[in-house]
Amino acid sequence: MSQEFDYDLVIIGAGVGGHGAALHAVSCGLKTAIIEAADMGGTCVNRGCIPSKALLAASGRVRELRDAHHLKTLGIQLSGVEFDRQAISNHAKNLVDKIQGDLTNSLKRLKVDIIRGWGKVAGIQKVTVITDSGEKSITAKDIILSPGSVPFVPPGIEVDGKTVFTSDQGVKLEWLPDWVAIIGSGYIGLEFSDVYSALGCEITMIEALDQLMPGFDRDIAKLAERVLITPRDIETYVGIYARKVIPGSPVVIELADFKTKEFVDVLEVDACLVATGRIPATQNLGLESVGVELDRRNFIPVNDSMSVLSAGEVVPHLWAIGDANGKMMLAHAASAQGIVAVENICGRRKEADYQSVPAAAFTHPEISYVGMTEAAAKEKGSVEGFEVATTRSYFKGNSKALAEAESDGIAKVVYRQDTGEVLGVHIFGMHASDLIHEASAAIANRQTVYTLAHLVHAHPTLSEVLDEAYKRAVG
Ligand SMILES: Cc1cc2nc3c(=O)[nH]c(=O)nc-3n(C[C@H](O)[C@H](O)[C@H](O)COP(=O)(O)OP(=O)(O)OC[C@H]3O[C@@H](n4cnc5c(N)ncnc54)[C@H](O)[C@@H]3O)c2cc1C
Ligand SMILES: NC(=O)c1ccc[n+]([C@@H]2O[C@H](COP(=O)([O-])OP(=O)(O)OC[C@H]3O[C@@H](n4cnc5c(N)ncnc54)[C@H](O)[C@@H]3O)[C@@H](O)[C@H]2O)c1
Repeated sequence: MSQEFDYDLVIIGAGVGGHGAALHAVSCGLKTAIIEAADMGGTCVNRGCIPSKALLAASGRVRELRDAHHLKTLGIQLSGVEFDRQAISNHAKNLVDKIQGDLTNSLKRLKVDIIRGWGKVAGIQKVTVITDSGEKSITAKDIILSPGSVPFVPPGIEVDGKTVFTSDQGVKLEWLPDWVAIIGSGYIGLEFSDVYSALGCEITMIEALDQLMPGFDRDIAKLAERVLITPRDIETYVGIYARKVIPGSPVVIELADFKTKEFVDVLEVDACLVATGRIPATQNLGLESVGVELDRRNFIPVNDSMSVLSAGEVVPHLWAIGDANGKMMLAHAASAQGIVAVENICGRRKEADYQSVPAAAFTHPEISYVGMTEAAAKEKGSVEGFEVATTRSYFKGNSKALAEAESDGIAKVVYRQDTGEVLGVHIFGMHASDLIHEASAAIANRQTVYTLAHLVHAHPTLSEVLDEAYKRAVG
């Protein structure tokens, strides 16, 4: 390290993005500090991935054990299944505490200085931190911003944190409303509908766009709706938005047509989860001190090396990763971007490859994908002059899925007709979140269905669903 600076690297925000960057920086020999104003571990550990997956694990088990028809197929009978809401909530809380402790200890063990307070850029290679004991000035050769995101609450919706709440409160599972409205059918809406429906709540799902799960590939969303929504106690409004939500008992929700803005209905429910997306936490970061303007959605503009941009030009020694740059709001994308930033800081040119970053919704069964949807691939094809082909295979033709008596599912491969290059893979079915990684590696290596169709998969495994899809593409 140059003697001129306090640190080689200072990171603002100790979420998964900042944590991933810090671990990699230490492995590259950089003297590193990380600044955190609130909870170590950020959204994912405290209010996101971790508690939500704990709730999904417990509620998924309840659903499975209460599915008498499925158990009977396997030759099993149960006389009754009870659960304790508080104990499920405690499971989530205990997991958060454990992972938060592990994450903090991993930084301490590696001698990353943890500074508690609000960090701000105060010029090139300079940061100030507002701590309990006053303001502190720090210099660093490089600065990574990883301030993350917060829930977006549309205008007209009033959140009281008890009867109308976002996922920040939802993950605490403080009560189980008899009837809960969920606004938004994206990741959070879907995962919470899985939890609430398994635990016996009646649900009304409200989606502003003209189809449920608008972010997912159409074929996958259609089948997922048939399995995850239709047979469950879930009523849906599509093309409708909640223009007013008033907390209380009951919660009053005024619905309107998303296109015409005309009044549609008033709902009176016990609770309302607002799951309408997230916005970057990028205010008061001192970016004006280095001439950086946020983009029109308040994300920090970056290039694929994670360098912060000002009017399209790289700002030296300043990097931004994770939810705050809006490239891909996923935990593993944040830490992968942290590694990219550190590699570039160390003088090794590296760029993020978003095409090969997988995503999953941890419903029962799960949804996962990597790369492009069929619609996005066709759009790219029409610009670049190539045809797109697709192939599908089904869990109902897979021996392992049949043995588990869980044969609802599909895998869809989107590829270039001319070269066979895989452009996207979409899976709905049991263990989809694990199965997707083979496809992710294939896309990272720009492999074709021709080579993939010759790989050998163990029998009988769910991975043969993908094997079958690749073979169908070439056969
Ligand atoms: C309910 C829910 C479930 C989710 N499930 C998944 C999942 O299963 N898989 C997945 O990949 N993703 C999931 N996500 C998304 C995931 O949580 C985020 O993509 C991830 O947390 C982003 O990491 P980050 O480091 O960019 O930001 P964050 O995790 O938001 O961390 C940012 C940190 O920076 C701190 N900070 C901000 N500004 C300052 C400042 N000026 N000074 C000091 N500190 C500051 C904040 O306090 C915070 O701790 C989920 C999100 C939610 C809400
Ligand atoms: N398993 C995971 O990886 C996971 C889980 C949860 C959250 N996340 C991350 O958190 C982010 C936020 O999740 P999310 O589900 O809130 O956002 P989302 O963007 O996935 O879905 C929001 C949905 O709400 C709809 N909507 C917006 N305003 C509305 C209104 N007024 N009325 C009705 N519908 C409306 C949108 O059309 C959209 O379908 C996601 O982008 C995702 O990256 C990931």
